[in-house]
Amino acid sequence: MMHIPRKRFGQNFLRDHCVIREIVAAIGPRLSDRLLEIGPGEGVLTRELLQSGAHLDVIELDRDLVAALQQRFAGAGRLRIHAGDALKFDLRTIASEARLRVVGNLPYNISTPLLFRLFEQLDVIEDMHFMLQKEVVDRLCAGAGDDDYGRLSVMAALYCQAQHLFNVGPECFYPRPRVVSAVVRLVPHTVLPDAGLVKQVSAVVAAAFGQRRKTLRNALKGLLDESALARAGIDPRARAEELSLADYVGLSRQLHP
Ligand SMILES: C[S@@+](CC[C@H](N)C(=O)[O-])C[C@H]1O[C@@H](n2cnc3c(N)ncnc32)[C@H](O)[C@@H]1O
Repeated sequence: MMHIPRKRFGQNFLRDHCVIREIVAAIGPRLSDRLLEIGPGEGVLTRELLQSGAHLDVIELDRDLVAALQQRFAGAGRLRIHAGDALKFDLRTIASEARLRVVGNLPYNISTPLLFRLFEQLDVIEDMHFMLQKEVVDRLCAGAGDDDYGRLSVMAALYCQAQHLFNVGPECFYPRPRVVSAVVRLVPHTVLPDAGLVKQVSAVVAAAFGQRRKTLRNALKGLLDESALARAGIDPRARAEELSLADYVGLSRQLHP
């Protein structure tokens, strides 16, 4: 039976086989890989990924699609289908000695919380390749001074290296999304930030970008005084978008635990 796309699950299915192959080529799956696909939908990407011979886990929220996937891939021994919410999924339950390579054409309505959930589990992740709204990819890849630089850029840079790979137009999906999409590669840093540092950087970044038109002297009032800014070597007249990740880490070290 034909599946009717559900908006509440962010269902925009990939229809363009060149794009599907381009995504798989960017991932470059190897036989020894442990892949995890988030939101396999009808399984177009799943099918191509399985051809690499790698072991693949998929997690899908829509139970109708889970049933269709079970039917479509019955007998595919290297595939495990999990019915559930990727936002609640604990990657450690499927990780083995090999770290996971996470992929997906993500549901755009939950992409930011999903990215943060994955950032918390990077110790079991080798890399990630995602299709996202181009706007989100631009924010992930932006550096200090860029138009798209913001909270997400700084927090993502704290955890990993982000690389914009290519754009994908709305005509490649059914139903067509209203926005242009893009594929991004995210590679976790070898040394990951500890929970304490993440909490502190997050607090400073939220305050700084929460009032991005203000100077840091004013935006950070109540959190860090001017002498703390001076100790971190930050000009109190600067604005949030001018500071690099290293500047934010320096500032967060001035916070009292
Ligand atoms: C943009 S569609 C992509 C489907 C398929 N991979 C493709 O490219 O055609 C997103 C998929 O994620 C699923 N999904 C939505 N929310 C989810 C969640 N919280 N956890 C797991 N899957 C989810 C949707 O049901 C849908 O199948």
